[in-house]
Amino acid sequence: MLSLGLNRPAKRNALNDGIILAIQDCFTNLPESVGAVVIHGIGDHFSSGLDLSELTEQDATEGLRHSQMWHRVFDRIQYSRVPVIAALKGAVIGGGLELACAAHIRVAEPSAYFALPEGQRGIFVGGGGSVRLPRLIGVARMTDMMLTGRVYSATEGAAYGFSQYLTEAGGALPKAMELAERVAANAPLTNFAVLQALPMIAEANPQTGLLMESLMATVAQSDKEAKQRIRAFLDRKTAKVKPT
Ligand SMILES: COc1cc(/C=C/C(=O)SCCNC(=O)CCNC(=O)[C@H](O)C(C)(C)COP(=O)(O)OP(=O)(O)OC[C@H]2O[C@@H](n3cnc4c(N)ncnc43)[C@H](O)[C@@H]2OP(=O)(O)O)ccc1O
Repeated sequence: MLSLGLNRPAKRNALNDGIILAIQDCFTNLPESVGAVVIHGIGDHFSSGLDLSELTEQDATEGLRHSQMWHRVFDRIQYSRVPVIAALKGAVIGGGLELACAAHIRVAEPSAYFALPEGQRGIFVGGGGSVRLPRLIGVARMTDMMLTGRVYSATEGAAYGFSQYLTEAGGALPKAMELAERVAANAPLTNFAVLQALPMIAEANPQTGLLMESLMATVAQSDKEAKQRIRAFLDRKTAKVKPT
């Protein structure tokens, strides 16, 4: 498992090109031995979003390139070979929220708060937020966040389907690490199906989706590893499913 810490606490982990390129580098050169990645913020916050000082000199052409560069990097996260878990605390704002959207699992602690102050800054989201966030919380809530600048609490984030886990204070990173260990222990083909096929199946028309599901299921269950894991359960060598 690999832990990736956003490390600019003096600027509340504002995302400058250096951080974005470091994320890209991490996902481009992910060692084969890594089975999951945890992204978190060093200090009291996850991220305060785009480093606003980078916008002051940008013209439209540079802005377009910049936004598309973020799209490529955040796509690397979403379409990563391994599950990516975001551990959220403090500010999860603007581009920081968009970064968290690209992860597969979000774990928040009570200090986490979510906002899109782009409206107040006179800009629009540019890191894939308008595609990913409505799929998590719905267009109506994102519209409210952008128009009114409303700040959602950690509790609201969990209630509205943004964070799948809400922990006690200080618990987001430990919980994210625990989950990373668990997901890294899955068969690689199961993780492949969940990360690559499931999002496409969910967006496909039902007939296409069902066909894709059958094909993916057949590939996974035909694999040697699935046979071994199923045999181990039938021989009572692995744990039963237990409520947590
Ligand atoms: C790629 O293409 C794109 C991308 C985007 C993305 C857009 C966005 O992300 S919009 C959101 C931008 N972020 C904000 O508006 C948040 C601004 N920050 C705050 O409100 C506060 O700093 C805080 C996060 C709530 C924390 O408050 P506090 O703990 O009191 O700390 P401060 O004293 O305010 O700040 C300390 C220090 O950090 C600097 N800083 C904080 N956030 C940022 C930031 N986002 N950018 C730059 N610098 C930041 C702050 O200035 C202080 O610096 P000092 O030097 O004074 O110490 C859209 C479109 C595209 O095409």
